Amino acid sequence: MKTALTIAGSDSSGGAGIQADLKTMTMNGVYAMSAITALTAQNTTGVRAIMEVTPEFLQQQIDAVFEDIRPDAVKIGMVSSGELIRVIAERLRFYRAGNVVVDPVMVATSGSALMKTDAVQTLMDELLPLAELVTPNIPEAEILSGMSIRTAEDMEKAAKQISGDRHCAVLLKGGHSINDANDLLCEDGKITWFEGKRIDNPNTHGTGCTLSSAIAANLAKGFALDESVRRAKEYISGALGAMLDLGKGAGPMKHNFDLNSRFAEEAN
Ligand SMILES: Nc1ncnc2c1ncn2[C@@H]1O[C@H](COP(=O)(O)OP(=O)(O)O)[C@@H](O)[C@H]1O
Ligand SMILES: Cc1ncc(COP(=O)(O)O)c(N)n1
Repeated sequence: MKTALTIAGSDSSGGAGIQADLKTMTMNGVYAMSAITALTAQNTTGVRAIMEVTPEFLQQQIDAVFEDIRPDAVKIGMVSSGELIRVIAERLRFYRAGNVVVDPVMVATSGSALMKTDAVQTLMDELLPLAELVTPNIPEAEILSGMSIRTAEDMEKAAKQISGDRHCAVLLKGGHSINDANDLLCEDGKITWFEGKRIDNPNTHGTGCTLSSAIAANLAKGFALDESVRRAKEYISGALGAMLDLGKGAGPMKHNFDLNSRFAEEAN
């Protein structure tokens, strides 16, 4: 069985973070493992408290995983401080980890900050160069590129700039644009649009976590990057389209909608 590791924060309400990642990887047919960067006390209405692990303890978790069950892909989500980012980068280099997907989580759907502002530069300098793919949403891509994004042309320009500067592919997610859910992939200067039908569902807690974990699972199974993105978009559209409605705020998705395990298959 192929394997994947998520390095991210725990969401006590189970819809985002580590919990979303483990459910998504499992439903996409890989064996899922985790290294937790922080505990959050949060629910669908907001984040109440964050407790970071120490850099030493994060390293111990990553070492325990790699020394025993080597992951075929690694997804990185919420990492709140520069110190923790440096530990992850150092360990990924040490183990020559492949298929690294970085979701540069900065702000939760509920509006709470999940990354310290001074950690952004460390993320760009240390982690992005190790990544196969980085998956910013529009506000995160504005921060990573330093430009404002209003149109599809702006999205293309920002994705090319981040990809060129950091030598990794970029999937710029359009979930925050007004009418659609079109995402664009920039890989080696080539732009591909992935069109998604916008689903009228306010319950989008954990969409970014879910998409990046599904991409990592597909890379672990041997699919090419563009096919991994296509399959992940299809999976997230199914999870959103199942219209689960839990909680008082933006609720979680139905990760287990795919009862036929269509998404679990491997590449030939
Ligand atoms: N209402 C929606 N209908 C269909 N797809 C959506 C919707 N909202 C977000 N998505 C998709 O979910 C994924 C995550 O996007 P986004 O919400 O922009 O990320 P984040 O959670 O990081 O802010 C993207 O593939 C995006 O196109
Ligand atoms: C621990 C944790 N990690 C990430 C997110 C972002 O969630 P979203 O995918 O909705 O942007 C979150 N709310 N909590």
